Amino acid sequence: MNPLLTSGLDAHRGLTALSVNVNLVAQIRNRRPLPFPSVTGLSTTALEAGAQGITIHPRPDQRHIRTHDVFDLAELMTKWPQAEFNIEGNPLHNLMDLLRQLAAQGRAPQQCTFVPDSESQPTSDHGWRFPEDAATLKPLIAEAKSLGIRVSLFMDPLPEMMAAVRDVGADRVELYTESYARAHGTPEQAQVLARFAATAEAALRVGLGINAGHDLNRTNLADFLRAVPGVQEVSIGHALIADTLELGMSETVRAYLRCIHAAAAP
Ligand SMILES: CC(=O)[C@@H](O)[C@H](O)COP(=O)(O)O
Ligand SMILES: NCC(=O)COP(=O)(O)O
Repeated sequence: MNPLLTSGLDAHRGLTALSVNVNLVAQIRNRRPLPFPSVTGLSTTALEAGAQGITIHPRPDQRHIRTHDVFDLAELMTKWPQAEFNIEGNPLHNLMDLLRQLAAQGRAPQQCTFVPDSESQPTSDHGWRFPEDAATLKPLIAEAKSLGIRVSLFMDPLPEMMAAVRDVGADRVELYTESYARAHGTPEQAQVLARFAATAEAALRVGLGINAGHDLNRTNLADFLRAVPGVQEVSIGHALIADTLELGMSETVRAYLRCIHAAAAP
């Protein structure tokens, strides 16, 4: 088997690893000055359920993940040595300082994902561009790697850019999958998937590992993984946390009704 297919964060039988993005947990928590839902608590639940990693994207405005979450999660991940901590962000904003501080504490994440978002962007919506971004990225990638952190670059499905990603020193690409998610179930799906597959093949040819993420969900994930070769890791947040709420509603309502019934009992 191609070693790239098994050299991921968890070479668990060559299967794609699932990294749970907990941004939305923090965003719900931040509505009030209360400690729940707990970012570390739900990350623990995800890891106990078999997720191979935790992803966060600490945006500069701290709309969801706050600086203390980064350090709380780094502490938590020391108890999960087989799991991967993946921190996403723009290395020109707050990401490098966080990585430096974590590394100084001996708690560097296993992976960082460089994303070219502006500070106020609602969510990620494009990847890096080459040759334009090469000179900026090269020293930052080298620094992150010198801290012992694997570097992945968030990229649109552009096969012709994979050689440039390798040339700036990145270890992996994260394929930005929103265009696939939008096309899923439409007549465009096959054509869009073919583009992702071609990009993955180009990445594998130049020796890059492959991650993928953005708007993946329970409905579109399997079709993506069947069509795109060598995906070592998917990071999923918005849909997974929404599913957590929806799938947990019945049990939660029953728990509250039990409280009410208990109060009414003689
Ligand atoms: C880099 C990426 O793909 C994003 O999906 C990101 O992690 C999500 O960020 P928000 O949760 O802020 O939308
Ligand atoms: N890198 C993508 C990610 O972490 C989660 O994206 P989404 O599932 O919240 O769209």
